Amino acid sequence: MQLDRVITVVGAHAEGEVGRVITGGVLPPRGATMFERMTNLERDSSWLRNMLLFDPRGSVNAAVNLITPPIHPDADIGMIVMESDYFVPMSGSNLICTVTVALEAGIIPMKEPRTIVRVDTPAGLVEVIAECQAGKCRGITFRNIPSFVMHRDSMIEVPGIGSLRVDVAYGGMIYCIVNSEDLGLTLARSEARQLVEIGERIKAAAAVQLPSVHPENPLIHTINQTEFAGPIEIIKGVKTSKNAVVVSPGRIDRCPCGTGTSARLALLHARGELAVGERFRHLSILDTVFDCEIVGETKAGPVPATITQVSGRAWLTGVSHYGVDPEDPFPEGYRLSDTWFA
Ligand SMILES: O=C(O)[C@H]1NCC[C@@H]1O
Repeated sequence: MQLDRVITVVGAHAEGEVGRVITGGVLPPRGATMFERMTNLERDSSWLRNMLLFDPRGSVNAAVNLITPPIHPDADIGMIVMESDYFVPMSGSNLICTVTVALEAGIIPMKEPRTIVRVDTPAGLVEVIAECQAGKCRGITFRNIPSFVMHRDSMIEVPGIGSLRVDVAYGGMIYCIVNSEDLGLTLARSEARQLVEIGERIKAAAAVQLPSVHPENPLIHTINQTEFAGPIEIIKGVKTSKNAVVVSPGRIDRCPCGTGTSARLALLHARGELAVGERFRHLSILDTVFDCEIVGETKAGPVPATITQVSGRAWLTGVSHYGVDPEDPFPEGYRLSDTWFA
């Protein structure tokens, strides 16, 4: 066997969404903050993302996570999330996968029935409670960084659609939130391709028409994703709604999207539609569930914000060693528009 750059990866999915975790073969990037480390990794190691995420080693539906030593003195680990088009400050599904792999692979010690893991992310410190039993994580709950609304009830012009009312909110990434009913969409599995096509157009229009900058970190700017929000129903006494987030370059998040959930909770709270302590169930296009609530109010700089709590679960899918044959014509992979929409 001849392979360069051998990297060990543990595969996992959180409520259906793939989140692979590097457990060997990559050194942590330099940087004085986790955000700087993320930026340095994205700038200096595009080969890593390209090799692991692009065909023929990866696929459009995967994200890869790097565990690093933390910088924050209270944190247990650091986490950098690599998605196909962006390295993102925070991701709920990737956090759930990363903590599950870190505990189940013994990278950090597991305590039963509950292990608290503080994760240093480029978006800030996130506290995680892992319910652990017989060497497995059976539930992961995280308290996200402050989430807040950036634009409310704004009208944008979208090519092929016309005027559309949207909201913009931050939950670790910046989301353009659209009522699915306004576009006649039900968020059924059969709509996945249509959602991607419309969602990418909405994101591009909103990113230009609604400038959005994080009040505490100007390097977090520009709308990343479109979130289609379904109607809210009360099911067994709990406000419940489906959503579908379009992850660039064009696929649907398979899970209910942790950062999108936090953004939506902040919006519902700002509208007076969800109180602190009130439960909310967010469903994905696959009908997998994140149980959530707003646990407190805070501020992001001068902006009123919420602390949201999100619970879900991840399952391991395998262990792989990736590498590059020195004669491989595609050492950094490739993207084709049949699956890599756009
Ligand atoms: O759970 C989340 O926050 C995300 N899932 C995939 C896209 C987002 O990073």
